[in-house]
Amino acid sequence: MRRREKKNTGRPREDFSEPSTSLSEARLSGCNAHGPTSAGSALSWSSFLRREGVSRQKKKALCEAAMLREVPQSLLVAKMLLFLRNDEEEEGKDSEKSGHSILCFCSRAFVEDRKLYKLGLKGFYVKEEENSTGEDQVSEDEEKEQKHDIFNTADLPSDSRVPEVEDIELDSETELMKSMGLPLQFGGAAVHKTIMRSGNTYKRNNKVMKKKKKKKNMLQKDILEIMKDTLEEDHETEDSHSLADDPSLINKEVDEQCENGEVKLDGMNEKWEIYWGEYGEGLLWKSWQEKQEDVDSELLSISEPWDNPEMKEKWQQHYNELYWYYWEQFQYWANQGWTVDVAHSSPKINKGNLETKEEKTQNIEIDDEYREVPDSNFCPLASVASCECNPIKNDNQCNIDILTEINKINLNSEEAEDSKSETMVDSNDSQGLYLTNMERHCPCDSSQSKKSDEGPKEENTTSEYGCSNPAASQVHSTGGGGSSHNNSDGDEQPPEQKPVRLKRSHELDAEEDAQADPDEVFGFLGLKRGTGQRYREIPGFSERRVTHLNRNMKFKSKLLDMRRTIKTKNKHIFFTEEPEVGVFKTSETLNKVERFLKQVNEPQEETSQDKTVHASTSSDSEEQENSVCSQNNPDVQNYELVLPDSNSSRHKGNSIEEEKLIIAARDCNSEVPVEEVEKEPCSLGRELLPLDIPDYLQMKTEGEVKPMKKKKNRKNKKENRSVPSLPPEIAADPELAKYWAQRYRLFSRFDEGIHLDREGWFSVTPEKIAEHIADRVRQSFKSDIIVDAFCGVGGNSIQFALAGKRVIAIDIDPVKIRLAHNNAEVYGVADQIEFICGDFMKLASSLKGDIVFLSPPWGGPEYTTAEVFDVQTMICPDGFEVFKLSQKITNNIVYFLPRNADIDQVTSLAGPGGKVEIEQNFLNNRE
Ligand SMILES: C[S@@+](CC[C@H](N)C(=O)[O-])C[C@H]1O[C@@H](n2cnc3c(N)ncnc32)[C@H](O)[C@@H]1O
Ligand SMILES: C[n+]1cn([C@@H]2O[C@H](CO)[C@@H](O)[C@H]2O)c2nc(N)[nH]c(=O)c21
Repeated sequence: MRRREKKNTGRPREDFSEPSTSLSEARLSGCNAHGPTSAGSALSWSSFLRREGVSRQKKKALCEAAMLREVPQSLLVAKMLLFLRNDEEEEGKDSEKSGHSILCFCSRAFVEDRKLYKLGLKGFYVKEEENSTGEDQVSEDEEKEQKHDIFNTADLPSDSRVPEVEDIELDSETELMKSMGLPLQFGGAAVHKTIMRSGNTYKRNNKVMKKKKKKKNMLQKDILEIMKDTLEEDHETEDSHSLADDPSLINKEVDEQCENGEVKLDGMNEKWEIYWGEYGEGLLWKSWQEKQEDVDSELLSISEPWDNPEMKEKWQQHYNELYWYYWEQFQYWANQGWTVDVAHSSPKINKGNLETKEEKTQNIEIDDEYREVPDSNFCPLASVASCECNPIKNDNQCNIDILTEINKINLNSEEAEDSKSETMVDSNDSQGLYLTNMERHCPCDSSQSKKSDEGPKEENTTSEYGCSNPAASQVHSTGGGGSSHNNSDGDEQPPEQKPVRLKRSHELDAEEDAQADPDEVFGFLGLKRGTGQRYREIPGFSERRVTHLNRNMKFKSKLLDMRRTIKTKNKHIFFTEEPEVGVFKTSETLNKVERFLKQVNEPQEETSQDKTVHASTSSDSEEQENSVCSQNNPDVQNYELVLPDSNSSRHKGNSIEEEKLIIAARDCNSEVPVEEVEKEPCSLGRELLPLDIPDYLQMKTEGEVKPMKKKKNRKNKKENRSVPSLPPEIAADPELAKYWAQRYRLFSRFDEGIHLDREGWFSVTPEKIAEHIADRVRQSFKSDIIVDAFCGVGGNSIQFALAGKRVIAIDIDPVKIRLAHNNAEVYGVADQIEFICGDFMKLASSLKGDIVFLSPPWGGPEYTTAEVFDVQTMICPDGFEVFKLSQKITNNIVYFLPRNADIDQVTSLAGPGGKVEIEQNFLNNRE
């Protein structure tokens, strides 16, 4: 299989000049050697580099490149110790040692299947080679065409564009940036977002894109350059006595910084203040000008917006936005180990002047981005454009240079906002430092800015910028003289609205990390804690201690709320008593789906039309609105992988078989009417039918269902292709039609004879997710036999088999077993799977296997509407019973659960002294 071939290169790519790898490629290289640790990528790179004896500078550049381009398969975002409530603890015993705690790893994985989605939209399938998974079914020439097409769709509404390969790459890049804790600006997707949202012509978009890219590149460089140069300078000057004779020590230190993301925070507050005091004004003003250019050129005439009653508020907003944007960047690079010498008054000897010619040449050879800058002492932006800012220049001169360079920088508010929200929570991933390392204050405060003489108003506004974000709100209350304490009601708030607990830089030590509020951490991670019964005798947790916290842990957490409002219209379809008449109110989504289905179902149109639901028409504007919303709706599906210390135990040489693996899959935002299905398998939906579909389906169907219009010269090509008939049962069921439109995401080889029943459509694990789970299982367990206790139509079983496992596939429903067998044949793995029709609850005690995979029914649509999913009561049959019976087979259990599963319950499954990994999986996660 091609996908297998791509993996396990085991070595980082030397060529880091490439803009980005696809996420799937990137994630594969990092994890095999070191397992799913957040530091995995840097660690593997660093040890590789050490082995290869790469020079210091190159090593550094490679480290940075690695951080930018490599994503381990599973990123560890947090590690927690949960202490069980018991009497011994009160008697003073060490509960950790006496096995009265559970170690919980929280990780994240990112999975892509956009190409499969594209195939579904096209309505055809091109089998190009044997055993293709569908990833490769879009031919290269077509891909090229499509890339080109992105920019030739000026006449189409922005929503009509199918996400293209370039998007995928750029999104992956952005994702990678985020997951590595890098500012979003460094990624590329935001640029595309601009394009998609604007609906303007390619020319303009392309121009804007290029311009922004250029500016972003420059922006990216500025702080990086400062940090990098000054770090080097620090080494050169401070270490000249102690380290100069021993380059290995320098290397070691650099490595350690790379590996650990160690924080150099001494005096950071002060340095930031100086930095901002020095450059903030210029940055603010220039960015303000550029922003206004986009908005209204007349506004430019307002020379002092901070004094203008009309503009004041905007200015404050702008100030906050910029302040935090730079603050985040500054923080980020500081956390990477870079330091800034901002002591303008006492400039150090310029390292650049001391550097040998060879060193300079070497730098240039490494990468343009890391080129030597003559004076990097403290002229941050100078380095961006090779500004020769000599340290002996006075401040004014320097500022002039800076301002000249600032001219080239644009700060897009959206991007800044993105960055802010994504990097709001920053922490040291190796020492598990706390959320922020600086006490935030309201930047736009009279005490902070000369330009704004009023306190922060944003605190009470719902501005999407600056202080409206949690940290900024906190800042405001502090800066405005209010309390900086945590909001005690934080639990009631969605994670992203919770105030961030602030710490001062001096608080950043490992000891205090344990004080990180686990509730907050859960909140940031989007994990839900409920009050449900814990597994077996576990009474609850008396204490939770965060022992490790990855930066950027908040990444995408806002998407994990299953109950969040999805900005779509007419989510429900109202059917009349006579569905044939088609007089019902429906969503535009349905219209699109219907149009799409008509297109792909032309041969059957006559016969199936009567059964197909008829949608009322809606205006284009509505359509566009939907599409805009859909762009914002993340295509996310998250799961949790609970690998109880599989890596560390592996490192310790523990028996892999002894490990207990629990994958708690966190499902997407879907209302799957399983109960309805059971009661009324072929319902034509004469009652109110929920049309909510998983995010990963929803986004696509709502925003991007017009791929057919693309290019005339491609039309013939398509016409020649045989379009599969829409099965009548699909045509008759609007809900299923949506799933059908995305059938290749469920099974990439759908057209080769895959069959599903209604429940199967709703509950099969999408192929890429199933593949990911299978990969993790393969990596974690050497053992052979896996029991898929609730195999359904075979989504997981097939992938386990493809991953080389022998599978015992069980389902209580004979139809499912038939379908699963059929589908396994399509994938050529039926021989590896033993199908058993029966009740797992009854069969369990007589089964033998090395691993058990649990993907039971989640009990109908409630799982999406409940704040917290009760693992025991909402799963059918009883989720604890299922687990208990599985333990009779093995302790290597992978549990696939919805994302709102009660984490305390999940953790309790590990039992006293146990370890558990909860992995959240994101499918096509994008802004
Ligand atoms: C969510 S589906 C599994 C989907 C599967 N992972 C896939 O990818 O196709 C759950 C399945 O569990 C089956 N099931 C329900 N109760 C069962 C039981 N007691 N024993 C075995 N299977 C059961 C249902 O028939 C259903 O097919
Ligand atoms: C109702 N449902 C959906 N999915 C999963 O969520 C996605 C979106 O609906 C489905 O594609 C499937 O992966 C389910 N998985 C299990 N194990 N059990 C379920 O009842 C179930």
